[in-house]
Order: sequence, then C-alpha cells, then structure tokens
Amino acid sequence: MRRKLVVANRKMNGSLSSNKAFLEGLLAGTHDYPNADYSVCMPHPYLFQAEAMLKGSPITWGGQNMSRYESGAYTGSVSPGMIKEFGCEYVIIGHSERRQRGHDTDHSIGERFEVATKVGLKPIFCMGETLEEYEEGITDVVTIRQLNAVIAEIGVKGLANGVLAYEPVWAIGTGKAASPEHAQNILSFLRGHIELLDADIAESIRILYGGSVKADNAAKLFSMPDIDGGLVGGASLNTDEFVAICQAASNAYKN
Ligand SMILES: O=C(CO)COP(=O)(O)O
Repeated sequence: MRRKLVVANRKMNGSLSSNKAFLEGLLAGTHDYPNADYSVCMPHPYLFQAEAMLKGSPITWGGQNMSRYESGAYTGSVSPGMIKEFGCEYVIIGHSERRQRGHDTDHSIGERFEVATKVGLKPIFCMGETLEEYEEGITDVVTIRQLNAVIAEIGVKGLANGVLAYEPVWAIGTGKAASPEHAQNILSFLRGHIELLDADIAESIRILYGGSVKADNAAKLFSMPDIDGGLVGGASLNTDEFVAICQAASNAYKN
C-alpha cells in the first residue's frame, strides 16, 4: 500500500514569526499521526527557516518552483541546486498559477522535472484542467497531454523520482473541491495510462489531489484507492486545520 503524503503549498504567504508558529504547531500536532508523510513547501526566502526547524524531524520541506537552468544571468530566479542546498526533499513544478501566467509550458515543465531530479530533488508535478476544459469534458485529454510532455522528457521510469498531483484549476482556492469520485476517476485514469507503459511505476508512484482540500473533506478524498494524499493551499495557512488533514491521511493508511 502506498503511504499517503500531505504537502502544504504555502504559496506567497507567511513571515518568520507566523512560519515559526505554524512549523512548531505542525511538529507537535503530527506527532501522534505517524502513518503518513508530511511536507511543507515554502517561499524560497524561508527555506533556511524550514531547514533549521524541521531537520531531524519526520517532516520534510520543499520549494514552490525553480529555474530550469543551473546558474547564469537569470535575475530573480532560483536554481535547483540552491533549493537542494537548503535540504529540500521536494519542489513543486507546473503549478497552474505559474502555467496560467505564461511562465511555464508543458515542455519547460518537463525540463524542470529532469533538472530537479538531477540534483536530487523530488518534483511534485502538477496537472489539471481549467473550468472551460472541465465543462467541455476534456479533462482526460488535457491531463494526459501534460503528463506525456513530462514522460517525453524523462521517460516513464523517470516518474519514479517524483510525485504527481492532479489539481483542477476550478477547484483551487474556490472552496469547491472536486468530488472524491471525480478525483478518483481522473487519478485512476492517469495511473492506468502509466500502467500501459510500466506497471511497476504505476503501482508505486504517489498521485495527490489538490484543490480546496479541507479538514472536512480530507477523509473522504483520502479513502479513495488512487488518491495518495493532498496538495493543500489555503488550509495549510491554519495550523489546526492542516494538522486535521494530516490526521485524516494517517488514519486512511491505518484503515
Ligand atoms: O493550489 C493548491 C495547492 O497547490 C490548492 O490550493 P487550495 O487548497 O487553496 O485550493
């Protein structure tokens, strides 16, 4: 059975003092829920703080994006190696908030997946359809296009170095999570696609759901067989709510 993974995507939120309170609360609050994995993706300036507070604990940390280049004249960008130097386990790539503003394309995200793994980071690769695409009924076409762009870059076996996340754009920050059945259908479809290429990778890879995951819907979402955890935005800004989501993940594994 795959262990559930719950990742906080704190987006562009926090401060040294509020992060400290959150991380302390998370360390204490998840102590009794050892049956799932937890990670916190912070804005780059706070990675040093995450490392200082979480090193040696079961909770890992990660970045929210990175350049696809190793170094050079890219003002304002942060390289994979820099993120790795702060002890990160993960880096989010392909988030819709970056795709939508035209920063990231299917191809450049595939490249990021590859360079992240080269420095030992595990990419959390996000896919998902817009509301228009959902209403058109082409969620499968869109997510497979996004997934195939990464597979084209790294090969199906390369997926083993990362985590996948299905995040329908219409569910992000709206309070309208996908139904557990819809999320399960899409995750099962994506896993089935991978299975055609490599059954072992399909069986072992973790696929998360993201989009308005809250304390009150987490247990139902995590009870679905193909949902291996959550990528949590807004609810990760409230320590108690995020800990409740972690508890749901830990309980789902035990059940
Ligand atoms: O974008 C998300 C995580 O990456 C989800 O955000 P919300 O949980 O705020 O909907």
